[in-house]
Amino acid sequence: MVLELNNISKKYGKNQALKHVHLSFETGKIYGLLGPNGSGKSTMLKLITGLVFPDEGTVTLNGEQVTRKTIEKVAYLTELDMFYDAFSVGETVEYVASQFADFNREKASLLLTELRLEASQKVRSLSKGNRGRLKLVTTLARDAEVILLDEPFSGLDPMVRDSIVKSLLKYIDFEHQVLIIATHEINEIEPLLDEAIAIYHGTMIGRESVESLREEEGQSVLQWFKQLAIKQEEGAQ
Ligand SMILES: Nc1ncnc2c1ncn2[C@@H]1O[C@H](COP(=O)(O)OP(=O)(O)OP(=O)(O)O)[C@@H](O)[C@H]1O
Repeated sequence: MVLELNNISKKYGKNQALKHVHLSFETGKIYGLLGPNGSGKSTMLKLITGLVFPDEGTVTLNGEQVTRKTIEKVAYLTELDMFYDAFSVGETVEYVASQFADFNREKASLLLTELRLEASQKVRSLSKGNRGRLKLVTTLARDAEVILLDEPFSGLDPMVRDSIVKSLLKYIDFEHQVLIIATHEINEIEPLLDEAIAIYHGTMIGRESVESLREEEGQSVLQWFKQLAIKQEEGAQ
């Protein structure tokens, strides 16, 4: 699997969300799209799903330009959740399974157990943390080549974060899948990442292997990001 963003620009009205972004992703890695609020991370994920189209440039998955149908091949955890309150957890899983040919019910059942969710619980009675877990179950249970997570930790306590990190590593099949996580919580995500991609005011300002940052530069991802952002600000003056 090769996913490429070629010279992508995207505006919402006068608001330039992304400017000339070139990026590529390959199977078997965990990428972090890192940047402050409003830097363009969610827009990038939406472009990959084909839910949003670029004004300039192309997004290709295995050499083919993405379309609205690409969402069938991409598992996407959004910041919002679209669950029906009247459904139970089990009904929610069944509903998502009916929507996607690549949904793996066996994986979903293992994930429910791992994340301590009961099939009979009503969605309306779930805590915020458990709603977050359910979103993760319905996303990770898909055997999709591309898995996109938008702020998967937002609003969740450290215990929930830990269980999420564990299930990410256990249930992603790195022979066939790539994981792209967009977040502004750089420290929380650092231990998971193979590659860090720094996004700032709609441009990619850096990309680095997390291992080489640590071992060669002795830097945390957050330190690296801050230095890049400062350089960017100085350049703009
Ligand atoms: N539907 C929209 N209409 C107008 N402007 C938008 C829309 N979606 C995003 N934007 C703007 O585009 C820019 C990038 O937003 P985006 O949501 O991609 O950033 P982000 O890095 O994901 O931020 P956050 O972490 O807050 O979600 C922001 O200035 C935002 O206000």
